Amino acid sequence: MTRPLTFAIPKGRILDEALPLLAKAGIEPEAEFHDKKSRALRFATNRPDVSIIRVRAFDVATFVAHGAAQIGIVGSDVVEEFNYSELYAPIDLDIGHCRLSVAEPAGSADEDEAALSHVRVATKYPHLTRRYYEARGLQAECVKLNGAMELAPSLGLSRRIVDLVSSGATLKANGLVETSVIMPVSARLIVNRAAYKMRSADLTPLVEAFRAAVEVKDAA
Ligand SMILES: Nc1ncnc2c1ncn2[C@@H]1O[C@H](COP(=O)(O)OP(=O)(O)OP(=O)(O)O)[C@@H](O)[C@H]1O
Ligand SMILES: O=P(O)(O)OC[C@H]1O[C@H](OP(=O)(O)OP(=O)(O)O)[C@H](O)[C@@H]1O
Repeated sequence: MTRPLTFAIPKGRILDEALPLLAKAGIEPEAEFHDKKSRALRFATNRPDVSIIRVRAFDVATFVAHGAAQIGIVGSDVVEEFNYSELYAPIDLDIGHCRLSVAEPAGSADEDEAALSHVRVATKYPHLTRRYYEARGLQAECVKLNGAMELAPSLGLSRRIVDLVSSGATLKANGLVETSVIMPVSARLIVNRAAYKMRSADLTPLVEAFRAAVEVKDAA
């Protein structure tokens, strides 16, 4: 038998929505996967040819881009931030909907950006942030954070943040307002391009199973 396929899924908030899709595509992780106390990171599934690894959202893209995992599920925010040429993202899974936005303290959002040459921004997304501001003729100096970006303005780290927004509750609770939307975000199925060519007989039916699972969900 060829080596099993390794499927990378994020342990954060996409996971709950991803599991029903995985099941519709015919993949069910072993019981230990659901045991919160388990320290295992790799799990068997009902399919002997597929195992699952559970890693941080940004690391899903890295594992798949390097071919350590052949297939995965990750937000389009992560796909775009890394922009790995080795990643093929054939399917929008229609889960994990949110947006990547700029936010500032309420009441200070009327500063004229046209008068500035450079902005300081706290973010987990320095590449997308720089790209967004460059397109507006501004240089962005990014302070990289891995979470809790919303604290940065009140503590004087940066006036602006670029972060994910869904309900807006986190911004509101921290006295911030959304000033621009950089991009809408949803979760994608990602495949390593080289693996997709070399192991097409294994990967193509799996990709098509996800396409069908999303179509069934959309029709419901
Ligand atoms: N508020 C949200 N609503 C919907 N989807 C979101 C929201 N926040 C994040 N996501 C999606 O879920 C993915 C993982 O986000 P999550 O916040 O679970 O990860 P994290 O905890 O920041 O990552 P890590 O595991 O590295 O700590 C994001 O990349 C994005 O695509
Ligand atoms: O607009 P809202 O509905 O409030 O959602 C936005 C929040 O969700 C995400 O964080 P998450 O809760 O996943 O935690 P994190 O800080 O660990 O990324 C994001 O980073 C925001 O902080």
